[in-house]
Amino acid sequence: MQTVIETQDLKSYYILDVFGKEKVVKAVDGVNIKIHQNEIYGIAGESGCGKTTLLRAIFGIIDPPLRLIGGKVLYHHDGQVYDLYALDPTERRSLRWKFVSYVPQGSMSVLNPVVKIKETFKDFLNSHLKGRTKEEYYELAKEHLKGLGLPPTILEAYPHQLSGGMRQRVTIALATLLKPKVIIADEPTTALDVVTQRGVIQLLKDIQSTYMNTIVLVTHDMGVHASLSTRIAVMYAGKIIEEAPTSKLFKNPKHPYTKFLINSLPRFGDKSRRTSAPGSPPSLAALPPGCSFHPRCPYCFEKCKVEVPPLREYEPDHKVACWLMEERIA
Ligand SMILES: Nc1ncnc2c1ncn2[C@@H]1O[C@H](COP(=O)(O)OP(=O)(O)OP(=O)(O)O)[C@@H](O)[C@H]1O
Repeated sequence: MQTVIETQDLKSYYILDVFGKEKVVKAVDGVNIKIHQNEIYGIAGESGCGKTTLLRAIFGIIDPPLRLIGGKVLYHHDGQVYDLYALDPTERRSLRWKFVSYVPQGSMSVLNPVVKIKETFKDFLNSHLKGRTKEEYYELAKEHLKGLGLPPTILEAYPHQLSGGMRQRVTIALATLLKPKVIIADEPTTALDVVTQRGVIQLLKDIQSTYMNTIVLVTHDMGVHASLSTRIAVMYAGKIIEEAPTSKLFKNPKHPYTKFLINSLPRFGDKSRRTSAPGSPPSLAALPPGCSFHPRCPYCFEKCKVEVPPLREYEPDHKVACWLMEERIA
């Protein structure tokens, strides 16, 4: 399995000035992941656990008040390893969109509301593939949409004339224009009804199988992960607390938090009461000592309150950060 993107002890915090006092929000706090070629790598977790910040750090958009505190993001491309934050801005820009692209949350923010879709596509192509005529850019956009099974007529529409689902598909089409090796998608199905979600999920699946590329998918919706992701990393309070292939994670979740996430999903024909994790996630500006989940964990013991559990591989391809795992082995 070839790695395409890797993070090494990645730390990215929001440093805020609150009435003259520094407030540090540890949104990404020591993340080590290896994303493989040709997989859909899902990142799951409750709202506010740091998923979007992790994506932004992987894509290289760390703007104040967000800061890179430590660690590395490595891109593996064409037999070379690029240390993202050691590259100069020109080199970084040349990898962006060609090697890795980003579909941010909320399709309206990407599409210019006052111009037709074709102008947004033309401007994007013009900034990356210089020296072609307007008609050639329109033609490239048309061919790309056709290739993705989307009607080229949408190029003549303004964003507000399209449905939410179609706008989201247009945003995905835009991010894949240059056939990037990795597509990062942040909550691409959120705020869409279930039927429309299905269309967006199918488009992502088709893109992945047609171009054999990698998709990094953030969603808090475990149902979407179940139908789309091949491997899942579960995030809690800025850290990855479990990572496994999707079937393993759903069949045999090991971290108590993952168990809660999976058990809260409705199941067809099962009328028993669904339980979610008790309490609420901690503030990332005031994390509890030890394991951040310990105040909500029904299995918490003394060690959990003082020491942070490392993410360890307890079974092939199945990593967990939980002291219970050590207890079971001992
Ligand atoms: N611009 C910002 N300034 C200060 N704090 C921020 C900023 N953006 C996010 N945060 C904080 O960083 C933490 C992680 O946020 P992030 O958006 O990465 O989480 P998330 O898991 O993607 O949540 P959601 O699904 O709600 O977007 C949260 O506590 C959030 O309040």
